[in-house]
Amino acid sequence: MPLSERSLVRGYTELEIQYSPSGWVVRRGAEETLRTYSQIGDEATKRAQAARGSLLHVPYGDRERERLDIYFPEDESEALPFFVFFHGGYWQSGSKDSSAFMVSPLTAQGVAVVVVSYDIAPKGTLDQMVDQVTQSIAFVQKRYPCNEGIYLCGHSAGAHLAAMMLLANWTKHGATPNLKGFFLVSGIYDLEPIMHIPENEALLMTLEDAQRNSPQRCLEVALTQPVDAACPVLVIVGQHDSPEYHRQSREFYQALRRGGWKASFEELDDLDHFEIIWNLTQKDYVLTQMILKTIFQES
Ligand SMILES: Nc1ccccc1C(=O)C[C@H](N)C(=O)O
Repeated sequence: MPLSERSLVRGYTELEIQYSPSGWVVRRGAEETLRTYSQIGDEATKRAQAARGSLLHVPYGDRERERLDIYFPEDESEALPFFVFFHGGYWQSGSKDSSAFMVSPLTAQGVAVVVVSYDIAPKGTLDQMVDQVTQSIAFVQKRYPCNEGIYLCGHSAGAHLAAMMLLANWTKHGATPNLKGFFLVSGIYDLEPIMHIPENEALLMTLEDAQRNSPQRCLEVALTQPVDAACPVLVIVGQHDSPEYHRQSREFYQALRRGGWKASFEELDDLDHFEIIWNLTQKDYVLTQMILKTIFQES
């Protein structure tokens, strides 16, 4: 429920306000923003699916939601960079079917785009989602062993899932992916505050669940150095994300630097939590360009 409606029903806490991204938007109302976000996602996905060169609803596991879509550039060789996207929605909304924002500008430059679905709550638990994401990436590596790098991108809850891959255990999944970069957009890296907002009614996280699945905490206690110290990790937040989202991104960036990762921090000017992703439909958007520069190392 958007913040404005929730406030009519009862009072809300500071944490709820901080963790309601649509309450912080500046150009539209909260509801209109959420509607626009779904609309742009649906339209971009329809356009991408109508174009030639895609493999849709590919199973990466046995469960119903273990499906991904792959969008190829004109050159359908398999020696391509693969950009793998994990959607947001507080681990309880969204799917690959409305999240193919970046397909057109990336495939136009020779990048294959993979958009992944996973078992959102209440069906899936956080542990299951993390496992599914791990499995989806191992699947891409096994299917395209000649890839020129796998780049992970996640938004919001999806950035959390992508960040968990920094320390994933690949042995159980039978392939170590050729990870070449991470784009973590408006993410949550410490899950403890989420236990205290209504979104946890679907997630049912205990303190142990929250700690085990917090990349911030995992990174701080990890003894291992990055597998590939040259792998760039971009931690990105919008100017109009809430102060808590800014804090989460900044602290995660700092933990990455302490852990020896090649991390950078970007605050994108005049963008909210939703525009920061839906603008990826545009080729000259600053984040689209950052992604392409990282993939083609022209920086
Ligand atoms: N982070 C997201 C990413 C994608 C779609 C929705 C969200 C939300 O957070 C919705 C939340 N219920 C809100 O009102 O802001």
